Amino acid sequence: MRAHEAGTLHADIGHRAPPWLRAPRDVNDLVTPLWSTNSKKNADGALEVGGVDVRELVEQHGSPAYVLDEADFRARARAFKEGFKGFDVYYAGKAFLCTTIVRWVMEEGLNLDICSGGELAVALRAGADPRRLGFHGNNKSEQELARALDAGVGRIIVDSQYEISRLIELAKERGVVAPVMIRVTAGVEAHTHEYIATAHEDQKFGFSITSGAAYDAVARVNEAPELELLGLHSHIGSQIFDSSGFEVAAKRVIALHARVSDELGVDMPELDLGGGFGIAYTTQDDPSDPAQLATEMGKIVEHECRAFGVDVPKVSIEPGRAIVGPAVCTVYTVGTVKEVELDAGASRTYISVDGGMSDNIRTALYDADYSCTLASRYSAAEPALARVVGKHCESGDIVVKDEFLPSDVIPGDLVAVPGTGAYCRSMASNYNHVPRPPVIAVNDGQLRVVVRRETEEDLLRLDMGAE
Ligand SMILES: Cc1ncc(COP(=O)(O)O)c(C=O)c1O
Ligand SMILES: N[C@@H](CCCC[NH3+])C(=O)O
Repeated sequence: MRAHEAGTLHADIGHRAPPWLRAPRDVNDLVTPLWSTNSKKNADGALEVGGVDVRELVEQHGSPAYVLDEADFRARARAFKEGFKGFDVYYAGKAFLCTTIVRWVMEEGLNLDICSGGELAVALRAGADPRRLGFHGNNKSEQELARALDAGVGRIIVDSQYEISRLIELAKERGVVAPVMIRVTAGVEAHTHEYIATAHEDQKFGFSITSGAAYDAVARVNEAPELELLGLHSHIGSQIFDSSGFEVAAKRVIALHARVSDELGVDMPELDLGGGFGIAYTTQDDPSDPAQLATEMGKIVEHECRAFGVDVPKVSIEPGRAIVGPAVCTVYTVGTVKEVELDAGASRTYISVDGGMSDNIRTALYDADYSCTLASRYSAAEPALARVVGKHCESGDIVVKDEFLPSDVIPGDLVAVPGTGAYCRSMASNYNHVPRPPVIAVNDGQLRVVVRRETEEDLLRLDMGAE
């Protein structure tokens, strides 16, 4: 995937672009691997997703808007379900959750990973079978744990000794047995941004395998009659391409699994290797498909279990980003275009859109790269290197750091950013009292608002001094 190949760098400011970013042959073309399957440019050069012209979508519902390609989401969910045959697949709701998504996930035969009382509420409101829910979190409150037990959640992934104590008490009070997995840290340095890596030792999640804390937690859960020990859980981080991290983690986790079998005489029936599978935000990212991942992970698990002489447990995974990320693009309206002079006679075009870090914090938070396209028309203008920025009072309010857009972009044009399905709406904020955009599902030429746009009234409703 090197779609921006060929062509030359923009003469004036090319040296400021990342070295891999090249002017495209035709700036109107979509770099298809970055877009949902049912995205294309139509005869006018406008972006169409799921048979819906984004110009019409914006006319009806305004901008910014998250456009969710239903068929693409379902196909990715199915690809994980089918690729990972014999595994259980939990969609990680933290990537993006609403009742419609819960229903799609359940219809496609996946389970659901939740990590707060709020996500539990969404799942239950959507009518999810509680037994198909896995409940994560390093600091679940007593209330959250009680709700999970009362609802009959299928697995609670415990993360601390305090939580184990809480759960024993709550289960005792209710006369139930709580199904438990133990979140472990495998001591792996995943090759991803520091803030989204979760299996190195110095961070808040899980029980360390190395220190012995994980084994102690397993032993305690095993002894408690109020708890049912399902197995170990490892999640090494997010937006990972290199399967060696998964391999090292799986080896360490299975070594612990085998030690438990050996020393405690317990064959834990399950094992969860987490999510974290990377997607393509730019041409530099080259994700594996689910079937390939499944083969690699399946081989490692089998090999390790055989080496330790233990039965292969039921393995589960928790992809979030890889299912919903590519299924969504965000459509913005351009408000201003500004040429800013840099040193040595260079300049940069700043294109301001009507959203920004409140609907996509990832660029500011993780220095994430995104790409974009002019979505409302064909342009015959030369490509020019641009930076797409938001409307917030923050100079780091950048949506797309560097992209080639036509040099004639003007206010009123629409710009669309692909790959915004994961951790954009779910991490959206009301910074500067900007209402959060809607999520609009498109399919077969039809559109349906699945999360409506927030209004100023919504925001003022929480303000106790407002009339
Ligand atoms: C425990 C757990 N499972 C699954 C996920 C989903 O990760 P991703 O969206 O990268 O697949 C996360 C987030 O990183 C997580 O913390
Ligand atoms: N929120 C992060 C991923 C971390 C997910 C949860 N452990 C992102 O946008 O990439």
